[in-house]
Amino acid sequence: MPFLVVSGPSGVGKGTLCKMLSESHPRMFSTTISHTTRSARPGESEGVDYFYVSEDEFLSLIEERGFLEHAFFGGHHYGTSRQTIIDQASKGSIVIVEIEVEGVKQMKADNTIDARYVFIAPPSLEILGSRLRGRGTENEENIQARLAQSRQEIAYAETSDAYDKIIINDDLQQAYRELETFALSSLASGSAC
Ligand SMILES: Nc1nc2c(ncn2[C@@H]2O[C@H](COP(=O)(O)OP(=O)(O)O)[C@@H](O)[C@H]2O)c(=O)[nH]1
Ligand SMILES: Nc1ncnc2c1ncn2[C@@H]1O[C@H](COP(=O)(O)OP(=O)(O)O)[C@@H](O)[C@H]1O
Repeated sequence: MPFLVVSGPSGVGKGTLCKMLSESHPRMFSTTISHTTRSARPGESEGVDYFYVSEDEFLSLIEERGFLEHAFFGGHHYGTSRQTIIDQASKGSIVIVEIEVEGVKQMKADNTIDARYVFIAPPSLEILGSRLRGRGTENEENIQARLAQSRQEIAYAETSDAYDKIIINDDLQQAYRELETFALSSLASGSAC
């Protein structure tokens, strides 16, 4: 089963772009629903945006080898369960996984995984900051921590050969076209659209 792994700084537009892709091609792409120990934001719901679990539940799932990959980000655990992959693979032939960089490294270390890796970059850190503020989901302390993390993620994307494609999300429609073209050309041969 092929995966489209989409990574990039918090607030860069990963969620927006992945939603556009799965809504434009619903039989081709489906998106995993991660587990997290962070609380739901207003407007988010259980089993749609995330499965919200306690720290103990998350650690038990790690012990049971329930995760394909998992990481600690901004004071919380996040992980892609093996079960969500099975569930989503039955809905779309290509499974989109939207994760931060430690998860990317774990997936790349497993050479049984058939995946293409895309990094979504911001036009600048200033614009990234204004998107995070505009989204209105994080307090200023969280925004600063995410921006600091972003610098490392961008440096890793630029200096490693981890990613098959880097897309700058400046104009949303342009970035979407680049993502769609890359995903269709590299993964979709023979899949239903
Ligand atoms: N490794 C990993 N990262 C995840 C997973 N789910 C979400 N993330 C990443 O965790 C980071 C924080 O996610 P979130 O709290 O939803 O903030 P947001 O990306 O700013 O909306 C983002 O970089 C997500 O891509 C997961 O299952 N595994
Ligand atoms: N190209 C863009 N131009 C302007 N705003 C954008 C663009 N892409 C995304 N956004 C906005 O930026 C914010 C963060 O996007 P989101 O998809 O939540 O990012 P991520 O999933 O990477 O954290 C949202 O309010 C979204 O509407």
